[in-house]
Amino acid sequence: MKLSVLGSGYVGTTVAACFADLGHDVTAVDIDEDTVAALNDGHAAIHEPGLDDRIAANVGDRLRATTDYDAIAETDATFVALPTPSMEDGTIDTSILEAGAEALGEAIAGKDEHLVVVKSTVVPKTTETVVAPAVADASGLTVGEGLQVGVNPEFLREGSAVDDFMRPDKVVLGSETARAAALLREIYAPLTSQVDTHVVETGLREAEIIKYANNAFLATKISLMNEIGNICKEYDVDAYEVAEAIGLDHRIGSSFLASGVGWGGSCFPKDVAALIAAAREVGYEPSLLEAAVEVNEKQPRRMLGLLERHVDVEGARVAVLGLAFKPGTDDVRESRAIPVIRGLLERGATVVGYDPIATERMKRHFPDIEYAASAADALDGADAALVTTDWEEFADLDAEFDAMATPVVVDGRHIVERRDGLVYEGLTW
Ligand SMILES: NC(=O)c1ccc[n+]([C@@H]2O[C@H](COP(=O)([O-])OP(=O)(O)OC[C@H]3O[C@@H](n4cnc5c(N)ncnc54)[C@H](O)[C@@H]3O)[C@@H](O)[C@H]2O)c1
Ligand SMILES: O=c1ccn([C@@H]2O[C@H](COP(=O)(O)OP(=O)(O)O[C@H]3O[C@H](CO)[C@@H](O)[C@H](O)[C@H]3O)[C@@H](O)[C@H]2O)c(=O)[nH]1
Repeated sequence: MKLSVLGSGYVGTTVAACFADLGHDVTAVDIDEDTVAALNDGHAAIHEPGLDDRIAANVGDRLRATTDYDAIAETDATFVALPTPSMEDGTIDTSILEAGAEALGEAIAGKDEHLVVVKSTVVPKTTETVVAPAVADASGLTVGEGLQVGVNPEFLREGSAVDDFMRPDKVVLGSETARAAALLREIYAPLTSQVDTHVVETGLREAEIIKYANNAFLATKISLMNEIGNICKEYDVDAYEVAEAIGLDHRIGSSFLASGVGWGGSCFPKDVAALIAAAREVGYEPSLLEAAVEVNEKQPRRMLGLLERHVDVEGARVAVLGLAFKPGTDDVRESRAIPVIRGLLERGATVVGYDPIATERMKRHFPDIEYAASAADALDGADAALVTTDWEEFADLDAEFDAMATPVVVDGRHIVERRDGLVYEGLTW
């Protein structure tokens, strides 16, 4: 089928490249000229393992990128993967989505039929009340007739986006008409016929909220483990031993029990905030979700508190190892390193940051701190080190700690090897 994908960020680029790989003819549309040029040049503007290979294999054949919305008219369906950022009060800002939907509508005016699929994460009713009317008004098409509408939330993780898209636990297809459901099924057939996955066919609102429920559950699971971990620490118990044991209960499961400095990224903080705001909007106070956020905000402060047990932070040189919100990505959005660095600066420390790939992006947040070219350089002469991302290379650090002025390590990710001569503090162990 001929598909267009609106927005070429983490989701849009992955979706476009993977659908092309699956045999569809795909046009990626983005307003950013550099992003479009990179794609047409055979690579992504973001770092994502395996993505460049898929782009390079398909570009010029089944995949192309453009800033021209008119190209959408040549396609049968459009996946909307535009940003839905948080506003101050946690609600999602739908202005980009609305502008995109309007421009999409103008591009498909005069067509007999077009399927619009919302891939962006949106609160229940957004597709029905914001996206569909905007496309319908601009195109002159009628919702449910010429204009078919779907919601297909995305569950990929950054750092493993391609694998997650190509081997999903489930594919959620939301629609309100038999025609939209059939088109969605057809688009996903090349994937669902080759991998063992669950296809969940549901309504638009249900598909929208399934995405939030998924992320809220995972974020709350981590916060619950962090809370248990904080209690464990006070009893001198290793929370990782506890997590391993409770994870054996299949009702709990072993994943997402890694306690530490908390959850960041472009999704969990934004999506939990949006679900809280959406709940309040309909008069429900979501106290458990609020608690999950509170515990998450507590973890960086606990990390700084543990540091203060060993080092007078004012005037100290502190290495922050790991700037990305998790390993495998250069994305620093809502990285736990941000509140940690901010807290260190407030306390008068000299901060030297290190990350294998996320340094450039963190420079936009903290242009004035020092950045080291390696973990060894960051540790050299430091009075303490705080580990905020579980990059595998940190597990190999050993003699590098000997070059520290005082070998104090506060490990927020359970990644550094404890050893003699190292003053080691885990957050929850
Ligand atoms: N990042 C993830 O891991 C992830 C996973 C699942 C769902 N989501 C959701 O998917 C959506 C997109 O997220 P993302 O991380 O890919 O965003 P992103 O910020 O990485 O990318 C968005 C892209 O949209 C482009 N854009 C902005 N306005 C545009 C317009 N008017 N027309 C065309 N292009 C425009 C930007 O230039 C950018 O390339 C969000 O709703 C997000 O919550 C993200
Ligand atoms: O046991 C764990 C697992 C994760 N994290 C942290 O949680 C955050 C999010 O991690 P992860 O879920 O791996 O990354 P994302 O790429 O943000 O993916 C989440 O958010 C995406 C956007 O909505 C969804 O599509 C994915 O399914 C969902 O896992 C990171 O800061 C991790 O360090 C922990 O602290 N402990």
